[in-house]
Amino acid sequence: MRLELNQLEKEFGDKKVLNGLDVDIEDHHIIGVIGPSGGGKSTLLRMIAGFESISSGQIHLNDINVGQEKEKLHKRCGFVFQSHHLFLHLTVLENITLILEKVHGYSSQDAEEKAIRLLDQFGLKQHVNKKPQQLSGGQSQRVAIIRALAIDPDVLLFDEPTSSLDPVLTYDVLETILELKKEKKDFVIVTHEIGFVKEVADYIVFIHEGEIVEHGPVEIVEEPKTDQLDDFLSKVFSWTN
Ligand SMILES: Nc1ncnc2c1ncn2[C@@H]1O[C@H](COP(=O)(O)OP(=O)(O)OP(=O)(O)O)[C@@H](O)[C@H]1O
Repeated sequence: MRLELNQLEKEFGDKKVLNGLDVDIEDHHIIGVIGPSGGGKSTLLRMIAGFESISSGQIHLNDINVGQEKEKLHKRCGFVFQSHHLFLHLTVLENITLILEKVHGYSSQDAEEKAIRLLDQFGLKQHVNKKPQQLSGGQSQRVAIIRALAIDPDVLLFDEPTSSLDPVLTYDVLETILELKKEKKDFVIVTHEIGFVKEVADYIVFIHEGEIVEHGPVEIVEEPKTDQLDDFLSKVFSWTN
């Protein structure tokens, strides 16, 4: 995928949250966005997803100018957020077929076949007729991932997909995301799971206080060049080791 940010800024009222982000990442499949809480990671991802306006600057995702081509963006990108946002009144199957039929023009039979094939692939076929309330948090999040995947997106965007899950359910969701890596899907993931991001990502963007302080191939987390990344990683790993 290609992700290009040009002098990207975000302000909420008089508070500047992202300050002149500039990066041009080409020919990488999985971009991990990491950094301390409040630094602006989710805001950046929501802007890439077109859900948050751009105060100034530009975002290009592959050939899409995000600020100007929302419809194209939403047809070609899948999104998975912290909480799964499934429709509670629909079954698992309907949650997936709805978007295929309404937005992507599938017949109901084709939509159903595709949804069931994906649910089967990810070990969720037995839940097709359940409502989201009957699923665990991890299962719901995996259904949300399948829903995002069902449209055959060029790029998937994940915003802390495990943040509301306990460690066991987190493991299930991370396994599902690793499966996507094996299938050579392109995605951008914001996560606090640094051990996981080291395994899954091939490019890292480190955001600190609204700025990209370091970015580069995943190896940068082994040998940080800046005090900020070094400090961040040592704090993260002092808890996990
Ligand atoms: N809608 C909003 N209105 C006002 N301020 C906001 C809004 N959304 C985010 N912010 C502020 O923007 C800053 C960056 O928030 P953001 O959620 O992007 O950070 P983050 O790096 O993803 O943090 P975390 O890891 O804790 O999720 C924070 O100070 C937050 O309070």
